[in-house]
Amino acid sequence: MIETRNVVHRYGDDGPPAVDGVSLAVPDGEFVLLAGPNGSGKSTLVRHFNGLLDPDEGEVLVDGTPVSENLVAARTSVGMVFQQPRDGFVAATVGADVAFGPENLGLSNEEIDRRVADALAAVNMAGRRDERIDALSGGERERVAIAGALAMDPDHLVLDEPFTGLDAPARESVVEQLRTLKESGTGVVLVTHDLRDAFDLADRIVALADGCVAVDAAPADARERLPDLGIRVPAGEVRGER
Ligand SMILES: Nc1ncnc2c1ncn2[C@@H]1O[C@H](COP(=O)(O)OP(=O)(O)OP(=O)(O)O)[C@@H](O)[C@H]1O
Repeated sequence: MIETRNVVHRYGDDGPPAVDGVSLAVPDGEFVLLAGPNGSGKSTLVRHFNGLLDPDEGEVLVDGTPVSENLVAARTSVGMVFQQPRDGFVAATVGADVAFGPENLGLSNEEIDRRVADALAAVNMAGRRDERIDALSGGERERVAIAGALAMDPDHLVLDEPFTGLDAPARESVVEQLRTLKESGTGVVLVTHDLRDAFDLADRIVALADGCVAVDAAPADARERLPDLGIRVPAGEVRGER
């Protein structure tokens, strides 16, 4: 469970806060779409979920423990995949990059090996450990970034705009990985300004506006209110809708 309590975050002394009093509880296994226009505070908010940013006011708890008290536990429970993962790789090859996180947990070599193999299999990259990351397509890099987070065996995976710069087949491939993750019980928080890719996977939609929660509802209920915030929703039937 990720819980934010009245979280406020300011980047400077001037202007309104980037996140302005957000209280949210995300249970294990829930698939949340976090939407909102550019600059509404989505990235800033999720960076609090595992202590990449500290709140100026309020607090963040993971499994009931304040993140500030146990950063390692928060980062083990909440995996992050960032926008444009090409900047986020730490090693030259697929296998070395995915192994980096588990190595830092001090696991045995057998366990690291098992986790790397499982994580790569989960994103359809089995057998590609020795390939160079700089030779991969954008979609493949995204999948390696997801595998790197999965190798930490997180309860929640947070992805910040993972579709940016991907073509349609790559987007579909990433959506399929997210579907598999959801089915395996991993919670997903997907940050996006365009809901069309994953609307039918969501259990819940949270939309931010000016750093505040403007909508927090099931997809069918959220659907009508999102266009007012400048958020595009997919045309047609939505799961749970009549
Ligand atoms: N490192 C930073 N320094 C100063 N201001 C920042 C910084 N990062 C974000 N901001 C500002 O905080 C506000 C919220 O930004 P944030 O990136 O969290 O929004 P977002 O909803 O994720 O936007 P986007 O969809 O464009 O990524 C914006 O006004 C942004 O300009």
